[in-house]
Amino acid sequence: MSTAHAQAHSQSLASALDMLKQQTSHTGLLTYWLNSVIQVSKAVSVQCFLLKPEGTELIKTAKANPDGVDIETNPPTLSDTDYDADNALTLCLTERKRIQMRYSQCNGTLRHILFSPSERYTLKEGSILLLPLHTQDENSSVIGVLAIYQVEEMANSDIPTVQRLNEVALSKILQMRALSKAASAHFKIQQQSPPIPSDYGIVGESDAVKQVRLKISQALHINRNILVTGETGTGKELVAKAIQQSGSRRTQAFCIQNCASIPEHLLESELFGYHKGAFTGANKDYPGLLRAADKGTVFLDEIGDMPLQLQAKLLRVLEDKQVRPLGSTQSYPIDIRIIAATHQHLDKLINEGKFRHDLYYRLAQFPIALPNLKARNRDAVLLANYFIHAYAEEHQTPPAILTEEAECILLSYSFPGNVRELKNLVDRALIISQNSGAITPELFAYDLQNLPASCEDESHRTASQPIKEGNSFTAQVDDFERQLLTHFLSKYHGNLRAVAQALKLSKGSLDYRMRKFNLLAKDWRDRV
Ligand SMILES: Nc1ncnc2c1ncn2[C@@H]1O[C@H](COP(=O)(O)OP(=O)(O)OP(=O)(O)O)[C@@H](O)[C@H]1O
Repeated sequence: MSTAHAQAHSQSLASALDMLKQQTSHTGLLTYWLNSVIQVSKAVSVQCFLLKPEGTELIKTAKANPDGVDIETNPPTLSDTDYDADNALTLCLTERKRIQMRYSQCNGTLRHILFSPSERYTLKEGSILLLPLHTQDENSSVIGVLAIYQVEEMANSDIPTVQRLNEVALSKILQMRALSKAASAHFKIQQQSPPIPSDYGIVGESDAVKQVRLKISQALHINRNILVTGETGTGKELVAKAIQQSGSRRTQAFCIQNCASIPEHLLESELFGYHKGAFTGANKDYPGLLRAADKGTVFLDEIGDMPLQLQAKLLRVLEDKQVRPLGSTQSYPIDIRIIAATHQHLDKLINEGKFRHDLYYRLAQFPIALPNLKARNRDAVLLANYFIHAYAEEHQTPPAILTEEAECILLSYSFPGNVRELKNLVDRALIISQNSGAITPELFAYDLQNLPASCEDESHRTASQPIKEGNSFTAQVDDFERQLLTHFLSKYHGNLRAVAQALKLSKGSLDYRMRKFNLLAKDWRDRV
């Protein structure tokens, strides 16, 4: 872009932003915003979807084309299934991800959501860009999606301009919402909620864990019951909490009940409540957990242990959407989402007549199966380092280093207790190590120490250098030295103290070599 052109461009952007800031009505704001986006992007169509202030329903608020902006007077609300069926909108909304694809790549559901039938006919090819709408404030969640359809892809240099327009428009929308009494209450709640981490606090880079994270993002904005299955310690409760904390019911009640830990009659009164006088000791009305969670979520852990009689009662509640406390003649309507979890194989329990298959289908509307740690043992090292860092943060000490031998043992062990066992193992080793700075196999329990320390993970071996005949001795040694440094920088995430210790180098000697190869520790620190 020439200097004169760049100046004209930034002047017109500045005046567009000014104009946006001056808008005082919702209609004026949407019109000016979408028009400006059309001008910058040369789009054929731009569609704006906003979540209701309660964060539960996504609404197509306005659409624009080069001839003008159309504010939806009777805005269609996208049902859960509409925008869940296609990952693109859900992903953009829940993970703050910019998504770009060819029109021909989007499935029928997304086409139907984004465009009316007549438009669909003309939009045969082109590019669709979905931009999440959120302010720069880390505490704010995404409040909508802007979908931009073009015949040609938008120039990369124009995307920041569109994002700047979005930011200003969004802050105006938030301002207008905050002015309305009902919305202001909601935003107070939102500002108090912690930021949503993009990995939902679920550590792991194996395909199986990535799949779990994807499932969580799909589950967030659908109003379906969820069944989380997996062996003990695989993170079922962690997943349930992630869905609750990031999903559309996050500002509502979250009640947890373990179905295995209490006797049947107590579980019954705890869940369904009771009327005063229903049994000896029932001195006053008790609403029960299901009613207490109205509009929110109930997490039923160890659902496989729920007695059959209570299963029947729970099924009735889910079907009728109302609950009748023990000893009461009155039923109370409830709107709850159930997240159930179990380490048991429910299909086996169904075959044995110990679990109702009709309840199973009600609960498993959206199943999430968690992998055991053995099936993804490369994550063990990642998780161990995660727990080491968490421990260091909690105790305000530098993070310890996991020696290569200790890593190999983690990679060889089968972890019947899964992530919980790994966490306990690491915590115990850290305590015994008394801040020595390193975790070695001797700090593990005796039966682990004696495991063959064979590293199955190829990425943890230092590959032997191919010998290139013709290259000078110095060049080949330099190559190897550089490779060695980058291997350990990557392994210890740029922690120079750890790298120096692992290579038995003095700090000065490591500094010298880093400079020699132009290596910067910070380039590895962000990759944790
Ligand atoms: N992928 C993960 N990333 C980080 N921490 C994890 C992960 N999976 C599990 N954990 C941690 O492991 C411990 C056990 O997890 P959790 O209690 O959720 O397992 P669970 O499957 O519900 O176990 P149980 O069936 O025995 O009740 C918790 O401290 C949890 O935070």
